[in-house]
Amino acid sequence: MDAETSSAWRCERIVRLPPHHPPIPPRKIGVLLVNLGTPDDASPKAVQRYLAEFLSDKRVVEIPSLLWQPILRGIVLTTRPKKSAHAYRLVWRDDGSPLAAITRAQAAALKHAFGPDVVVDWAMRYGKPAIADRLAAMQSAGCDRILIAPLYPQYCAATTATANDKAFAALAGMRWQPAVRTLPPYHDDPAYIEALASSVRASLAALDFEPQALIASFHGMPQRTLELGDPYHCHCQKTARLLGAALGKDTIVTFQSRFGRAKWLEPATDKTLAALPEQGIKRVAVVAPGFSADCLETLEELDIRGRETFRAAGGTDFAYLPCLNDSADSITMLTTIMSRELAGWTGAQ
Ligand SMILES: C=CC1=C(C)c2cc3[nH]c(cc4nc(cc5[nH]c(cc1n2)c(C)c5CCC(=O)O)C(CCC(=O)O)=C4C)c(C)c3C=C
Ligand SMILES: [Fe+2]
Ligand SMILES: [Fe+2]
Repeated sequence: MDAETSSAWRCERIVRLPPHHPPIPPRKIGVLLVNLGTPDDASPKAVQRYLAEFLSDKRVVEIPSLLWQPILRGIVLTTRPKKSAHAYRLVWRDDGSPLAAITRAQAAALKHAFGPDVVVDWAMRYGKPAIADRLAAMQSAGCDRILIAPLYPQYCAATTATANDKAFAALAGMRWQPAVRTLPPYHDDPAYIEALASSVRASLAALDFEPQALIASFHGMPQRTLELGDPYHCHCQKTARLLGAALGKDTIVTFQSRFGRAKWLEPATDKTLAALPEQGIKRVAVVAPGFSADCLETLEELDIRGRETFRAAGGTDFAYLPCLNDSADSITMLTTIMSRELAGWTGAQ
């Protein structure tokens, strides 16, 4: 906005508005943290609602609707919710789903990070709080410039792009749109790698055993998405390489959470954990650098089931190292990478 327009804005607030003119709130900047989404509670009904929305997203399941919807409605949504609800119950907290509670805490910790003119809020791609609702609330609070920040370090169409799509779909219904920026992937950002390395170092130092291997487990994706040009696999590999270099340790990269029958990225985390003890690796630590917050996939799949798999295969010591979550290192890192995207907006009111 040029100086003239900007001073016209200021005048609007000083000069009396004509009758029936909508009120003009003071101008603000918004930062909207976005994560995947989670059920409202750990009941099969709530999980079914969540999965129906999530797995109907064409960015997530890239099978033509005519083929996929009958499978989703007839098989997946009649069988999976009960099993997944059981898993959710194992990790559910007093303040709700871990993913929602931690994302909320991240937003709270960032509240004052960018100065008094910046409003920080959070939303979920699926379920609540809805992206459209939070964008509308930001607009009502006077935000005419908004940074949409999908909290995925590694770009993936099934996560980053669909979060942005949803935000743009909300903008499509607005007469007066805010200016919008989106947070780029930060898989190789020195601030992210250093935060991860510092967190892993602290977690390793607190263990009562010395792991023989550090596994970096990322959420899987269908192999086909790599062939179609999704950079996710490369981003994961680069994060792990840089993390290993920062720690002075090799990492074993694996992919978890396989869904459906198609071939997914390999090696699989569960198969690797089952195979390592036979190769003489009986003490491991597992970190999940692709998750900005602990969630079902880390707390249940890795910390509970992964541990069981490893022990059942003859492993003796297993440590799950927590995600960055709302730790001080995480908030410093998020402040660094987001402040960069706010350049030219903040400090130029
Ligand atoms: C971090 C990146 C993620 C990618 C990439 C991703 C892809 C992806 N996921 C599914 C299917 C499921 N994922 C589920 C949970 C889940 N996934 C992520 C992140 C990524 N997913 C998170 C953070 C979570 C946890 C949500 C929570 O509430 O804690 C689930 C639901 C749980 C279950 O029933 O197992 C499914 C299903 C696909 C198909 C996919 C890419 C094609
Ligand atoms: Fe997932
Ligand atoms: Fe899972």
